[in-house]
Amino acid sequence: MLKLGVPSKGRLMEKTFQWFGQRGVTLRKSGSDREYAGAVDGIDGVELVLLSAGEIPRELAAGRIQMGVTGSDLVREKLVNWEKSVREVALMGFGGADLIIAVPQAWVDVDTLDDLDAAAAAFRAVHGHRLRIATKYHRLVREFLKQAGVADYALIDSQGATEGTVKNETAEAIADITSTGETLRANGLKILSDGMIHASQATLFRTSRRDWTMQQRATFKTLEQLLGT
Ligand SMILES: Nc1ncnc2c1ncn2[C@@H]1O[C@H](COP(=O)(O)OP(=O)(O)OP(=O)(O)O)[C@@H](O)[C@H]1O
Ligand SMILES: O=P(O)(O)OC[C@H]1O[C@H](OP(=O)(O)OP(=O)(O)O)[C@H](O)[C@@H]1O
Repeated sequence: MLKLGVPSKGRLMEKTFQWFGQRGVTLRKSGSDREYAGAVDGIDGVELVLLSAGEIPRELAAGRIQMGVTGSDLVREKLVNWEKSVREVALMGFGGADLIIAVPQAWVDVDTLDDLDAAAAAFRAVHGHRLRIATKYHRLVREFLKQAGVADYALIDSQGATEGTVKNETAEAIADITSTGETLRANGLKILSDGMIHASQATLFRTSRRDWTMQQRATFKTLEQLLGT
């Protein structure tokens, strides 16, 4: 079987089901609502595997699934040299969200990464410790700030409610996903004008591994034709 990994819940799952359905491949949950079992109609040889969106990159890289849908941000965050481990098959046009760096609105002199760099140096001189940036996107944030020449900061791990860390005084700035911007505004934060790290969207990937069976290759070709990719 050709294993296709799809997010097991929420917006990404529903929109993925729709996207495939519009192309003649019906994906559905089988069993009870809470059971993570799936079924595929419209093509033979494809097995649906319901997984956490965050785990799909690793499963693709390891070759435990041959194809998978997840956010382009998660693939870049979870995989070192992601282009070597997976290939993009299709940008799916939903699940759009921007990974950005934001600081308190009250920091009127800080609007760019250069300003943040200057603020970080000043912060350290005054407070005796580095300016803290809360995020769950450690790899992407480190790479981005390195390229921007910002070095005087500390990353604080935050796995959720990241925008709250500034009010809670566990961080001075954040790097997180935003779509409507509501959460940032509600927490008194503003995006740096050059603080866009990655514009993410749901993407269909395939593993780069070449250890596919003949049957899996044939199924992949049929699926590509159906999906128009
Ligand atoms: N408004 C949004 N908030 C958070 N993630 C969003 C939003 N819009 C799109 N996404 C995307 O959804 C994906 C995250 O989905 P989800 O939260 O289901 O994954 P997860 O962290 O693996 O979840 P879990 O581990 O709880 O199963 C990311 O690719 C992210 O960019
Ligand atoms: O720009 P907005 O439309 O306000 O959306 C962005 C918010 O949504 C996500 O959080 P989610 O609700 O998934 O919870 P989390 O904080 O646990 O990740 C994301 O982490 C932001 O906090």
